[in-house]
Amino acid sequence: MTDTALGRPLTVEEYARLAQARLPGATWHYFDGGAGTESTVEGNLAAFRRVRIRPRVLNDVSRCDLSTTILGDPVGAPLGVAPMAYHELACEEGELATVEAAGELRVPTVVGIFASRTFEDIAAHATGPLWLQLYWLHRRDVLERVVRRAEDAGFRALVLTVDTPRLGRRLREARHGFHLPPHITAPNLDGEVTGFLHERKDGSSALSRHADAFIDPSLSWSDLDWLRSRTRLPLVLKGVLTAEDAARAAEQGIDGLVVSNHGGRQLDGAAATMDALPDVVRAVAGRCPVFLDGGVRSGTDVLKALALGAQAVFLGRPVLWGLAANGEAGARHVLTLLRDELEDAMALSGCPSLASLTPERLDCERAAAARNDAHDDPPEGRR
Ligand SMILES: Cc1cc2nc3c(=O)[nH]c(=O)nc-3n(C[C@H](O)[C@H](O)[C@H](O)COP(=O)(O)O)c2cc1C
Ligand SMILES: CC(C)CC(=O)C(=O)O
Repeated sequence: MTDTALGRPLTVEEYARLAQARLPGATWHYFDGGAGTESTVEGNLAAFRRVRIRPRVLNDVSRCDLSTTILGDPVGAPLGVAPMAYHELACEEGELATVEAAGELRVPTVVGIFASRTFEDIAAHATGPLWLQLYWLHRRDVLERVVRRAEDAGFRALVLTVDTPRLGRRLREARHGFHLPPHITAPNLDGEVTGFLHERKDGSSALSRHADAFIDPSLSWSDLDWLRSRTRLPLVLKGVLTAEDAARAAEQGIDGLVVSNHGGRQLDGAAATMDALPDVVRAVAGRCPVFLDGGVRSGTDVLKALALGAQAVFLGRPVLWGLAANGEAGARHVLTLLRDELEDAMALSGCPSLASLTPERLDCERAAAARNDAHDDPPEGRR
């Protein structure tokens, strides 16, 4: 039930409050928290707030078209679900509910390697595209096996998370001695890479001990060839924040980048994703699509990221809030709110198509720089 005393939630933020009221405290803090002082969590939100929109008028917005393609697949909106571990922490159906919700809007879901349901079950419930997120495990044989299983289950892309050689210092998780309840597991790892997850230790997060044991921090550019030689799926890197890394990834023929700071959960003090986006877009220069996640809470946030060159945005915590508030229906409503708000924002800023979302629609320093670039070097139909 999503109804509050005031009726059905009207904003994504209202879902946060519902989720907070329903979840056990430790789970809420695991979802909500970030690394260190959480300055990057707040920075992601503040960066959106700083950008103002320059609405144009008299531009026939009787129909606003949100449909596009993402990595070649047709989608209903330039949105997707970011990879997050253990959706069963939010609701009993876990990732099954998530992909059903995303399928209703025909948007992609990035399923985490630490999903709490099997890839096969998730695929059986999905109608939208599925991508698989990977952490670079010491156990390369396990990695190879999950990639094969995802391919066999019809997944459409791999997303390698590159900002997590170890977990960030998440103080809320440590304070709550966060660990998984016994019934929530990582079934895709077949009991092989699952140590520590259920062990409580005061002052320490079980997930952090798990990551220290099983994620290989030696991951380097040269390792990407190993992964690419073992899959026919496109490879996306998640967690790029600089022009230098973006250019290098594009040179190596990476199929997509997610500008992400992991929702402020990794390096406290890392740049806000909206601040990093223009540099990444410029460095990539159209060689692969650029996506963004972190702090997207409204349709106007989506519009701003698209106008600065993101091809789509991915949603993290808001989807968990929807799941926690009302399972599949809650996640579906969160995604629907964002889609509908984006459509409103497009109409009200005089943008009938996604292609009309350009830096000229924004008033901020970064957009001014992007506008100057565009004048130096005319764009070749970004979408
Ligand atoms: C509870 C939680 C679990 C997450 N688990 C993963 C994960 O397993 N792999 C990953 O690459 N990112 C993970 N992330 C990060 C998200 O993919 C995404 O980068 C971030 O949540 C986006 O920011 P937002 O929550 O402000 O939308 C997680 C985020 C949260 C909140
Ligand atoms: C299990 C964790 C490694 C998942 C994660 O990336 C996160 O909590 O941010």
